[in-house]
Amino acid sequence: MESFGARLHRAVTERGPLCVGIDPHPGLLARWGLSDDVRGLDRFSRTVVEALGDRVAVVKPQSAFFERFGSQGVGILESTIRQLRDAGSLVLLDVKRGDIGSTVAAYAAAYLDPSSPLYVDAVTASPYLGVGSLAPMFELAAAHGGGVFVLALTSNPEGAAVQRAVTADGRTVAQTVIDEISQLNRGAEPLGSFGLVVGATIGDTGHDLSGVNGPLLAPGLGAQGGTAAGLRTVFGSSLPSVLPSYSREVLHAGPDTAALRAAAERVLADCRAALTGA
Ligand SMILES: O=C(O)c1cc(=O)[nH]c(=O)n1[C@@H]1O[C@H](COP(=O)(O)O)[C@@H](O)[C@H]1O
Repeated sequence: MESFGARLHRAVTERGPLCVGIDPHPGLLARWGLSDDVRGLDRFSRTVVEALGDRVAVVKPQSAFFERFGSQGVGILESTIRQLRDAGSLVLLDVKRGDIGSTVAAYAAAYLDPSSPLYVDAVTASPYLGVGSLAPMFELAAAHGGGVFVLALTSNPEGAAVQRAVTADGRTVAQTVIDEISQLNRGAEPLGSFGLVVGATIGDTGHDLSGVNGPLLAPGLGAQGGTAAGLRTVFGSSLPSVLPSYSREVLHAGPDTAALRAAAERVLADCRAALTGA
C-alpha cells in the first residue's frame, strides 16, 4: 500500500493543510442542542462528517470523548471512522497510546491493522516509555501504509517540565524524540509517515525540527490561544511540514453544516496564508 506520508502529502495538496478534530465535549453537545448521551454523540459526529468529511484533508476524532460512553461510544467511533473514510478524508485517531513494547504491539493491532474494526490511517502516540517501545506501531504502520504522530512538544503548559528537561547528552527529552523520529523518516519521498506533535502555543523553543522529513501536527490553535500567524515563530523554516489542527474553534460554529464549512474554510485560509507567507 502507498505510504501514509505519500497519502497525506496528496490529501494536503488537494484539500489544503488542515486537520479538524472531532471533540464532542459535553459543553459542545449542549451548545448544539444535543443530549449528553450516545444519541447526541452520534448526531454530533455524523454532522461533522457530513460537513467536513468530503473537504478537509485530515479529521482527528478524539477517542476520549467516545470512550466516555463505553462500548456504545466506541461503536460510534467505529462508524465515524468508516464514514470519514467513505467521505475521503484521512483519519487520525487521537489516542496518545504508549506502553511497553509487547503491549504497544496490541495497540498497533487495534488501530493500524487493516482487519481491525478501529483501523485508521494514523494515530497519536506517547513516547514516555521510550521512543523504542513504540517500534511495533512503527512497524505495523510501515507495513500497511499507516502513520504515527509522536508527542514532542505538547500545547499544554505542564508539558514543558518533562519535554524540555535536559538529558545526559545535553539534548532535551523533546529533541531526542525529534531526532529518533527523524531517523525513521530518512530518505522518504515525498514525506515520511512518522509525524511529531508540536503545539502551536509554545512559541520559539529553540528545538531543531529541520531534519524531521515528516508531518508536524500543530494542535492548540484557536481555543488554547495559538494563532495561525504565530506558527512561524514556533516552526520557522519547517513551516511547510506543518499540519495545523483545530477542534473547538471550528466545532463552535455547528450544528449548521454550512457554518461548520465556513469556519473550516476561514481557518484554512488563515493557515494557508501563514504557511506560505502570502
Ligand atoms: O495530540 C493532540 O492532538 C494534542 C496534542 C497537544 O499537544 N495538544 C492538544 O490539544 N492535542 C489535542 O488536540 C485537541 C485540541 O482541541 P482544541 O483545543 O479544542 O482545538 C484535543 O483533542 C487535544 O487532546
